[in-house]
Amino acid sequence: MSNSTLIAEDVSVEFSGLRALDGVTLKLDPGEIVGLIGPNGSGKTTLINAITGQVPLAGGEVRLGEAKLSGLSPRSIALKGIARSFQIVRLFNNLTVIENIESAALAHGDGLRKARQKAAGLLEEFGLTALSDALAVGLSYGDKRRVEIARALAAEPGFLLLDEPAAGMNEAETEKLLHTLQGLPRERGLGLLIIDHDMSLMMRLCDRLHVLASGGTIATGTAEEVRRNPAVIEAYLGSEAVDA
Ligand SMILES: Nc1ncnc2c1ncn2[C@@H]1O[C@H](COP(=O)(O)OP(=O)(O)OP(=O)(O)O)[C@@H](O)[C@H]1O
Repeated sequence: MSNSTLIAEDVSVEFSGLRALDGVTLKLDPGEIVGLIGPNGSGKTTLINAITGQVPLAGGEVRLGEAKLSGLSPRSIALKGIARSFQIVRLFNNLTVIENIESAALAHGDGLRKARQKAAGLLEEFGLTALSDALAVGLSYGDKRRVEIARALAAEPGFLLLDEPAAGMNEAETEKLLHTLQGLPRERGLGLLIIDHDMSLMMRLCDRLHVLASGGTIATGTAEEVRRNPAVIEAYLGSEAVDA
């Protein structure tokens, strides 16, 4: 775990001339939950990709405290304690739930015994113990998502970046996810950055929201501040959100 702040400073990303991100600065402290919101195509996933080294920067830099992360490989950045999930769940379908988590612990460098203990602990924490020996392929969508987050936590990251963890979940699954995620920063000192379009989830979960539109930051603040911000209402929320 790290006591340092994760900082994406003045970050720009280009795809064949298209500026997907234009000078975005975002800070994430250990123990806080920040929501990254904005319309489709506003650059949210690209910002996570920029932080985790999946896309090169056209400008700016990403740091963990004083240490520069931009320019390092995704694997090196992961080894510095930055874990992520993807929009499309990535699990080993033909391994069981516990094997999926154990394999992440082994990849992190744990021995077999420690990996088993860690996996069992995470299953309990996530209410997945009854599914321990089920094959990942047969899980419900919500359970797959939770196994993916448990896998990410097996690497004991200081920061966890989640790309639309509630997408495709029903209401009950989303509530379960909310409770799981709410506890993580407190219990682990983890900094959490979450992209999701479920505004009810985001407003209840996040300490702060960061709003992107067309590759730039249009607002940051508490859920209350952001949902009354005229630029955010116009670009993303619509006027109904203010009365909700
Ligand atoms: N690998 C890529 N190659 C070319 N263009 C890309 C690539 N990745 C993203 N883009 C473009 O960059 C812009 C930002 O995309 P991004 O996926 O970051 O948006 P987003 O805010 O995450 O959207 P959504 O809410 O739909 O997931 C879009 O115009 C997208 O088409």
